[in-house]
Amino acid sequence: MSGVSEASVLEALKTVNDPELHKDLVSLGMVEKVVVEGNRVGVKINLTTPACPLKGQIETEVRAALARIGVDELEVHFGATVRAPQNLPLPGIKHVVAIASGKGGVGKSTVAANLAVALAQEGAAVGLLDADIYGPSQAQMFGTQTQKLMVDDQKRIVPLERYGIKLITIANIVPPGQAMVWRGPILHGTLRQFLHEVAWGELDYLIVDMPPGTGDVQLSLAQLTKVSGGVIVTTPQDVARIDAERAADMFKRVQVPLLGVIENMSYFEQGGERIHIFGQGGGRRMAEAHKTAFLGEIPIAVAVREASDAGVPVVLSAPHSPEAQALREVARALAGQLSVQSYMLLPMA
Ligand SMILES: Nc1ncnc2c1ncn2[C@@H]1O[C@H](COP(=O)(O)OP(=O)(O)OP(=O)(O)O)[C@@H](O)[C@H]1O
Repeated sequence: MSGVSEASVLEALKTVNDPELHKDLVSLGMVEKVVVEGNRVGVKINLTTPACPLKGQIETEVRAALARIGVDELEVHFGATVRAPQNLPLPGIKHVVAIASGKGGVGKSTVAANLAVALAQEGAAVGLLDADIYGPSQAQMFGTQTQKLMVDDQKRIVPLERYGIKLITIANIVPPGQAMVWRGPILHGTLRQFLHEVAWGELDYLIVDMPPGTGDVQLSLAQLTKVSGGVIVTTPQDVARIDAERAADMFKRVQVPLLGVIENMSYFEQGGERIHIFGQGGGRRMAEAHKTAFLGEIPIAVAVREASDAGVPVVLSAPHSPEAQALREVARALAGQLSVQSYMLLPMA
């Protein structure tokens, strides 16, 4: 005769803490459903992000806790609801995340495109806004160069949809090759339109691919919406890192919290050996200096460049490659940071 009941399962689950939020799953409201049939139990746990980096760890601890009360067979299912802050930055949008770099060419746009797709692959609703108005590259990365943006009957711009991502880039408005020599106020107006006059619908994450450097667009973004956080993409070498420091400083000035640092082009893998072309550890050191998370390192790989040129981000074109796996891990780490941050912003019960 077993003593397993819904109440004893819930009691046991109170011994399992969310590894990031440091509170037990039951009081966090993460246990959505418990089904008990004799010694067989089914549990559904609602995570705060589909890209939860700690899913495996949570499952292991749940299994251990329930084995201790005599559960013989356990099925753990996961659902996810991205936690929203109290005041949404834009109607229907839970998080606006700015991807920035100090220097051009460090792979910021490539990383932004892959993060957007990786988050969508995990089940999140994702939009991507190419705020690099002078040098847009997302139409190229998503293969939408020949498409044109339309407006709906409420005169809102309808984003293009590609690989499950809603995409807005100036490249789908201005003909390719036409120079964009706009002054600050026009830039500001364009960004305002891209944020407030687009039929984005319901999004968990709006990823904003920022222009390189620190300038008008950074300031405008912070003025036009509440940005959940900024992410800095850098390469390990000092010149990139020094510029990246300026981008981090800019976020601080406009009161955008820094969510973490991503190191791109960290190493090249050859015959099982990692060659650190641009040095080693710069991204991690920068994260430590700013007391922010190091979200991970991405290798330099021909497949990444080829995929971007072909209009299919590498997390889709070669999902099992080490570089795609690295990008997915970075996406999970980022989602984890956002969920911790929104938890902190909730009023204490
Ligand atoms: N990890 C990587 N491995 C190989 N190639 C990469 C990697 N990351 C980016 N690249 C390539 O490097 C080039 C620059 O990347 P990208 O355009 O994303 O940089 P960026 O920082 O956004 O530049 P800019 O700010 O000037 O637009 C592209 O050709 C891209 O395909």
